[in-house]
Amino acid sequence: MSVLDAILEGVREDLAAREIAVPLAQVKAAAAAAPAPLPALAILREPGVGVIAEVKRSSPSKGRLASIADPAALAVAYAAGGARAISVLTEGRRFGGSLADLDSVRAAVDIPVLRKDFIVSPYQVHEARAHGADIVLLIVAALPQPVLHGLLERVESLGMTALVEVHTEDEADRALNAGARVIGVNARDLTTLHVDRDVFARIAPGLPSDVITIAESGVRGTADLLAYAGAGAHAVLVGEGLVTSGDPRAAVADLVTAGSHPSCPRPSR
Ligand SMILES: O=P(O)(O)OC[C@@H](O)[C@@H](O)c1c[nH]c2ccccc12
Repeated sequence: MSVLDAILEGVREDLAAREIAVPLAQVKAAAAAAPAPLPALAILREPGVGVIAEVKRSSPSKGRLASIADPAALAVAYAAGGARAISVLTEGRRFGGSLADLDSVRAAVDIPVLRKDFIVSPYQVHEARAHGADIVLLIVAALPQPVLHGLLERVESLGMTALVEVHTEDEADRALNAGARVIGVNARDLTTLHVDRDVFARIAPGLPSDVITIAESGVRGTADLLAYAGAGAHAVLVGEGLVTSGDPRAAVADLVTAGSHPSCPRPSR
């Protein structure tokens, strides 16, 4: 079984338990009562290469990265460093995240918040909105095409923005066919966890010019950001490099400064 399949198995089990504990009608009511989502699409289009900073305790490849006792404080540090959005992992078993983390971060910052999880059901999309998410990750490799299409429509019907994650050209075609407007190219292959930073440069040039592109994973510092910028990234999504930095605010600020410097390559799209 691939790593992704093993993760999805656990996600489905946890989801089934929540569906019993909190009926969909209740989640939908909470989503309807939540403050309106922020216009993430427009925010991601702002000039300069944006930094999406991730609250990430653990990963299947590295195990525990950081304890993060106070995710709200981390998110505030990221925002103070100039992050354009905050990504919050809500998967518990492998990444040590939770919906409570999403709640804390949402309450602490006024920039877009991404629910980063393995979304397989509309229930999780309503749940994301109920917990204040503005952006929802949809992973093409985890979803049959009709499901991907349906989830993307569901995300947009709730006023949120879908970040559609791909790792291959075929997946990028599927993302476009489903109507993706924001595509994240993950350097990490979720079936093997192998990181290949060149994947972005192979896939991004083939995407239509109106698509927002995000380079995900493997950013260790400004050199990686500049390389992704040179290949056309509108933003980079960074987890490990920030949570292990010791000074998350400064680490984000370094990246943001590099991404907004006049010499930084701009996306032509
Ligand atoms: O920690 P990194 O290498 O900076 O990666 C961050 C982010 O890209 C990664 O956490 C990620 C990208 N896509 C995902 C899907 C699920 C879980 C996690 C991820």
